[in-house]
Amino acid sequence: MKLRFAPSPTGMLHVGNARQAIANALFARHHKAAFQLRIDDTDTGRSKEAYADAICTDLEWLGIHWDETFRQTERLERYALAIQALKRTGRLYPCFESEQELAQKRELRIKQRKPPLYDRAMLKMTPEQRAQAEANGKVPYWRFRLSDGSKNWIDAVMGQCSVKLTAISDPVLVRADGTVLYTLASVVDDMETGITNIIRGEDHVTNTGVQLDIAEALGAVPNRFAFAHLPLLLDEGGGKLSKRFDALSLKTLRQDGIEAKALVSYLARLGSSDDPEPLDFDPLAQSFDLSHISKSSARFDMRQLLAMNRRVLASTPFSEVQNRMPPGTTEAFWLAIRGNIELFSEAAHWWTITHDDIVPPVQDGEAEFLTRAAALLPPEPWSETTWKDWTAALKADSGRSGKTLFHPLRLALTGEEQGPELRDLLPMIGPDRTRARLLAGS
Ligand SMILES: Nc1ncnc2c1ncn2[C@@H]1O[C@H](COP(=O)(O)OP(=O)(O)OP(=O)(O)O)[C@@H](O)[C@H]1O
Repeated sequence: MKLRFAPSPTGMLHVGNARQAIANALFARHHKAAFQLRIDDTDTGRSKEAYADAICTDLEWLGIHWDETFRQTERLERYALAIQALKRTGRLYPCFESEQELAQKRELRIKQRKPPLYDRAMLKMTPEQRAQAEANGKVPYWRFRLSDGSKNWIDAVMGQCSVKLTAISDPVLVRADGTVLYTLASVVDDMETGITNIIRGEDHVTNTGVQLDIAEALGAVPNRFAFAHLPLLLDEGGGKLSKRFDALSLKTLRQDGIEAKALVSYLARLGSSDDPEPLDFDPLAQSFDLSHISKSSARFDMRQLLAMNRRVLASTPFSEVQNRMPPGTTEAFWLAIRGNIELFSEAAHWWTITHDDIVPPVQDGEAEFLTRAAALLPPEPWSETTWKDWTAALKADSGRSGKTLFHPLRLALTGEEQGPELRDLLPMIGPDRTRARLLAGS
């Protein structure tokens, strides 16, 4: 069994692309199958080396590893052989119509209330007419003559699928400059590199019908591939994601501080019947099941991703974050704050609060209470029981309880309305800073 993820290096990977990469990688891990990363760079006008490198960086960040990788431009001679074979059998035929001529034909067919399909006029050309066109300096591009009938398959997500080939124009597989189109290159690669399962976006369903026809024309046995087409991911407004607009790119999310584990956990179960849970790759792979994925499109929701990020951070051990923490950070500090942060970058903020100088806000009407609080601070050494002892004494002294007791203390000690347990923070802030903040805020 072998799977592949095959992005085109025409922009930065977005969360929709990532959904496919993750589904492929989890399925491969679940079935102990090989996993290939193929860079579909036959569109040399739009493909860029920097994007291909960025794809590898993004996948590595997600924790996706591949057993083999190549670029389609490395296999041009293999596509040339397939082109020859299809020409020999008459499935590829030369065409000479210009874009303008094709547009006119389309318009005419629409006026005649016929579907705007290519009319195969060039199939009827005689060898003499062809020779004449070439003598006139015209260079042909090549279309694939689709079979009559339909291509059917049982899709692991979409169920029974059928693509009526007679409702599709014969696709161009070779441009006039001799370059091959993705539609053919992809089939040749899938056949020759032993791909068995193709998981990709729903945008490829029609392609699949065409590609099955091409594969069979190249000698593939029917049902050579098992397919799963996952619905497209939409943005929060229900719009389409595109690499071209750099929308919701993995790079941006990474720069914004999203944890790779949170993104993988979120995308692995988004639009499925399984509840999202912060899990490592292996447990996610174990439970991954294509039949749990819904046929309807799913919406990416930043709030849900942030909630997942929070859950991931709350369960991350110190050893996994130590090298990203401010110098000198302790495990006790991480354990105190990890359940209260949405993004890792907030750790530095809490480190400043607990180990550096801050200026707490002045609290109107609280001067007397905060001065008493400073006077009642327990003697050193401080421990995790200090908070309890101190606030019990302060409660008895002031007659306050609940929010009126705790809120002014939190604001004075941290400058924040909310945050980690003060019981844990207090020993880290220490007696000197605590006293100074209480008196500064009074
Ligand atoms: N919004 C989306 N949701 C889910 N999968 C998507 C989405 N957009 C693309 N894909 C899938 O991502 C994989 C990589 O495709 P590809 O590199 O062609 O991306 P693309 O975003 O469609 O590119 P482009 O915007 O350049 O056309 C394919 O399986 C494709 O079906």
